[in-house]
Amino acid sequence: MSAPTPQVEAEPQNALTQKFTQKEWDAVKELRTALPLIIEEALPNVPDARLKTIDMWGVPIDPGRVDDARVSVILLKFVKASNFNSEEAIKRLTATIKWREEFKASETINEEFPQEVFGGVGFVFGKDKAGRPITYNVYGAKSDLHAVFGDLERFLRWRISLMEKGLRQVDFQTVDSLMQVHDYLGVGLNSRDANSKKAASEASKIFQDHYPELLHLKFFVNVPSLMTWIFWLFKPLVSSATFAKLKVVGSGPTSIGKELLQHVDATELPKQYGGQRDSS
Ligand code: HEM
Repeated sequence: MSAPTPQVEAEPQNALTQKFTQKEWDAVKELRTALPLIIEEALPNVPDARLKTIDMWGVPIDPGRVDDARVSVILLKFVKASNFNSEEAIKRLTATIKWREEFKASETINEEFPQEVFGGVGFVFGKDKAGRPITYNVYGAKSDLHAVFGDLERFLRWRISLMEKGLRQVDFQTVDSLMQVHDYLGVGLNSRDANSKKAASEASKIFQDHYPELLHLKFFVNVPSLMTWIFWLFKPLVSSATFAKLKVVGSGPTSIGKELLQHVDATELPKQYGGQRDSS
């Protein structure tokens, strides 16, 4: 007699899912079961959407398959961002799939942006000690901030492209988040005009809504002392969990390095932040 077919297949595992609690597994499985309906709801104009494989941060999510542990890692992010409220998690995931389709978020990684406007303003560079990629935003790199922020749609596509490129270096097997550095060297109060303020709040909102639980830590460096109060303006715009991950550190390589070298090896950190590498 052949052996009976197991009722419940073993969940695919990786180093991250092995740390899931039972409560987390239960919530992830519930969300995964709802995936065909979630995708159908999010993509009303796509025929047979419930069978469609979608891209989330470089990972294909096939609603008909359960054998990719990376998908469980991603779904847990929506669960956690919704405080384990399953209805809320379904709403969040639906909204994110819809937004990714409308914004064409995955396509931003292949888009070209004018080098004279965005060159040096943002880059993905090196890894932290745990292997998380690091993205840098150097909003004072260009004297012409109007060119960077004047066309809001173009700025947002560029900023999302940077985030998506960073996430392509997150494997969701051993690491599931990234580190970010904002460098404000060279910005002044007059750099904060209506365009840059709108760009900052819109970008923050997109990250809050559609990139949940992906930030490990975010450092603000070279912040002019007269502008540190701006940090607090963002408190109401981001969740308290995200706000707790934001840190204003010093100015200049020695003082920045003192903090960043706790998280990043010198060989992975640009010289201007106290490391040993040339970033260009
Ligand atoms: C002209 C000056 C500034 C510009 C152009 C600017 C630009 C931006 C932009 C575009 C974002 C959106 C999120 C992102 O790109 O990752 C952002 C977020 C943020 N900025 Fe600034 N910023 C300026 C000054 C400052 C200063 C002086 C501080 C004080 C530390 C600050 C603190 C923050 C915080 C806390 C966030 C939210 C973090 C997040 O959404 O992840 N900004 N800024």
